[in-house]
Amino acid sequence: MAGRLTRRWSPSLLQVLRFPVVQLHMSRTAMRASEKDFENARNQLKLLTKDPGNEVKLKLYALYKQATEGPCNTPKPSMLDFINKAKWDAWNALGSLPKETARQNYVDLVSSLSPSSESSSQVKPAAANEKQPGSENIIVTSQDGITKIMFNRPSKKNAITTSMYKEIIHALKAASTDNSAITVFTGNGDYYSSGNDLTNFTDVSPNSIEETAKNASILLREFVDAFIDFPKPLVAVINGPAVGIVVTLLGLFDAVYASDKATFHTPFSELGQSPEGCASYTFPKIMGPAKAAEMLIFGKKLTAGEACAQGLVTEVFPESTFQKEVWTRLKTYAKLPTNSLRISKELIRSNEKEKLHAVNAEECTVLQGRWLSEECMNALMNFMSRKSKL
Ligand SMILES: CCCCCC/C=C/C(=O)SCCNC(=O)CCNC(=O)[C@H](O)C(C)(C)COP(=O)(O)OP(=O)(O)OC[C@H]1O[C@@H](n2cnc3c(N)ncnc32)[C@H](O)[C@@H]1OP(=O)(O)O
Repeated sequence: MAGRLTRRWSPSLLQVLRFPVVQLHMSRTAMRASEKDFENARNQLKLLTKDPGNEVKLKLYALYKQATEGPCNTPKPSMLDFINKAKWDAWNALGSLPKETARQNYVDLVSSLSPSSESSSQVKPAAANEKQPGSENIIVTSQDGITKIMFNRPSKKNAITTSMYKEIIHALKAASTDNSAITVFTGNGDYYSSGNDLTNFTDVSPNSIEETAKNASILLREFVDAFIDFPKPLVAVINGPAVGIVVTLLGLFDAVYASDKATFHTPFSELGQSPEGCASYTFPKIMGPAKAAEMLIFGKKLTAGEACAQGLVTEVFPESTFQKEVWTRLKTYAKLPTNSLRISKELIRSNEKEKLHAVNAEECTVLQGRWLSEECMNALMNFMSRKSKL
């Protein structure tokens, strides 16, 4: 089948994609591709000198169709019509991925194929054991069908800086179209992550506080949207304590494996803030409103065992065997048929997507107001003065 695809690709898909020859001028940092970025990406494909291979071509085809026509809307070709069946399968596997996301993924994928791409923000389809470029605070690798995104700032308990949010968005977009079957988040060192880097808000001049809060709210919304829309199974390997946003996001993960030394803490009230990551919706659904309130309103810290009993964590492992057991299991899962994994996830999650986007938007608006509140500013000052007394 691969041979047939190679022979037939050029005329059939070039027709579908209709490339004119135009030079690309696109912003690689734009997180939502405009129509123009999309058009430019289509043009850029024409300039490729190297055949990207059938798998990538099928992804491009599927993303193009999804971006322009929406979910697959044609009858399934017969089993013997190999090429059209492969194209149909690729398109159909995108399920109800929003057109806008498909457009962005298409732009990212084309961008990753360009020889002239800037290495610092380039997104590449993951190859075996390939380390993705970017800062060292987020390490993205791909091996055995698993793309691993690791928080790598152990001296700061893996606190997430503004640039790390952006890199994670980029890494998720790349992982959504790479060759891996599943995507896994984990932390390097003794913490999974201590959540938002509180200095994101302290290095700000007084006359730009409002603008900083607005920008942070936009970034947060985009960050959480990337998790809501992520099409492949998303797994968290919680190697140690988790605080704030990395906990709230767990409601958007498909499996959460924790070491028995992990803890789960969302001290939003203490910080003069409010929940994000869609937790105001997912946590009451997962654990019931009373337990969700204890965590999200009163900031009760849970042990891994408690988080598992409440349904936030899938399974807890003894620290001594945690890494070995979890990665062995994940490697087995990653060998399952990729399209089937995506489609099952889509079935489980798609009904909720619209609601989750609305919850995310609302939480970000509320948080933007909280960041400007006296309660929040006092909490940040307390954190900074605690540091200065050490
Ligand atoms: C685009 C913006 C989006 C915003 C989204 C909204 C997100 C909200 C949240 O995530 S709320 C949660 C925020 N996190 C916290 O409140 C945790 C703050 N940190 C701590 O309470 C403690 O550091 C600790 C309990 C995590 C660990 O304590 P300890 O074991 O005593 O270690 P240290 O405190 O000495 O930490 C070592 C080193 O790391 C620095 N650090 C740790 N966490 C953070 C952090 N979240 N932000 C900034 N810096 C952090 C800590 O200051 C130490 O640095 P130093 O060695 O002093 O330079």
